[in-house]
Amino acid sequence: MHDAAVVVPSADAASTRTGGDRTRAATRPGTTAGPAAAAAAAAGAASTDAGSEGATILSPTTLSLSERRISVIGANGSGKSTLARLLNGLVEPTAGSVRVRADAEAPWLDTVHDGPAVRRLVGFVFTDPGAQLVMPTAAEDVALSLRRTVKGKRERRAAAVETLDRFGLSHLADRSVHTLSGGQRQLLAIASVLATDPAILVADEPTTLLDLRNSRMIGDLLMGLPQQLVVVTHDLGLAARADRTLVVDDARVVFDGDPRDAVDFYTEMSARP
Ligand SMILES: Nc1ncnc2c1ncn2[C@@H]1O[C@H](COP(=O)(O)OP(=O)(O)OP(=O)(O)O)[C@@H](O)[C@H]1O
Repeated sequence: MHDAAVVVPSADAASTRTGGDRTRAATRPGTTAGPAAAAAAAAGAASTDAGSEGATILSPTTLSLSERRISVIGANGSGKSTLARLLNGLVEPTAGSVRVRADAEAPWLDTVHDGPAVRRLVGFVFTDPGAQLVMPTAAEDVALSLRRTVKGKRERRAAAVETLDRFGLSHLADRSVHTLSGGQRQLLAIASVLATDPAILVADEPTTLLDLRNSRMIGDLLMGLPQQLVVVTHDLGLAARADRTLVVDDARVVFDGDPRDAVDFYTEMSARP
C-alpha cells in the first residue's frame, strides 16, 4: 500500500535556501492526506537575491497527493520542478509545511525538520542522470546507495548486482558509467535511487534527454513501479498515463484532476495567444 501525504498548515514565512540561491516558499492552510498513498506537496515563492522580496516560484498551494501515479505538466519556468523538489526537501517551504509518510499508518515526516528520514522515504530522479551518478562503475554507484542499509563490502556488492539484475543491467556492473548510453544511464540512476526501496519516487523530467525508445522504456518502468510516483514531464503521453495530473502555470496549480482532461486543458491553454 502506498501512502504518503501532504499538507500544510501554518502561515509564517520562513526563508530557505536552494542551491545557494535565496528561495522562499509559502504554503497555506490546507488539507490532509488521502486515505492511503504516498506523497505530498505544498508550495512556495522564491527570490534569488538575499534581502529582496523576490518573485514567486510557487504560490501558496495546498495539495494532498495520495494517488499512486501523479504527473505534473506545464510550461517552462511555471514552477513544476519547485513543486517536485518540495516533496523531498530539496526546496524548503518558506511558509506552511510539506509532509510525507510511508503509508496510512506511518507517522508524518516534515521535509524541513525530518530531512534525512524524508530523503530516505522520497527518492528523487533528476533529468540528467549525470547529476546523480557519482561513482566510476554501475555496481559501485548502486553500492553507494546501499551504504547505510547493507553492511560489509562484499554483501553490498552482491546486493548492488542483484539490484542491477532487476533492471536488466547486471551485465554492465563493472562498466564505467561514462560509457553507458543515455537510456542505460537513466535506468542506472533510477536503479540506484530505488535500491533503497523508497516509498515515494519523484522524477523530474526523467525522459527529456532520451530518444523515443528509451523514453518509452523508462516511462513503462516508472508507471509500473509499486512505489508512489510523482513525475514532472513535458511528455504528454506519459503524463496521461498517470492517475492524476496537476497543471502548473505561472507559479500556480491551475488544473488538478483527470490526466486526459489535464492534457486537454494544458494543450488549449498553450494555444492561447
Ligand atoms: N532557487 C531559485 N531562486 C530563484 N528563482 C528560482 C529558483 N528556482 C527556480 N526559480 C525560478 O522559478 C521559476 C520556476 O522554476 P521551476 O524550475 O520550478 O520551473 P519548471 O516549471 O520546472 O521549468 P522547466 O520546465 O523549464 O524545467 C523559474 O522562473 C525559475 O527561474
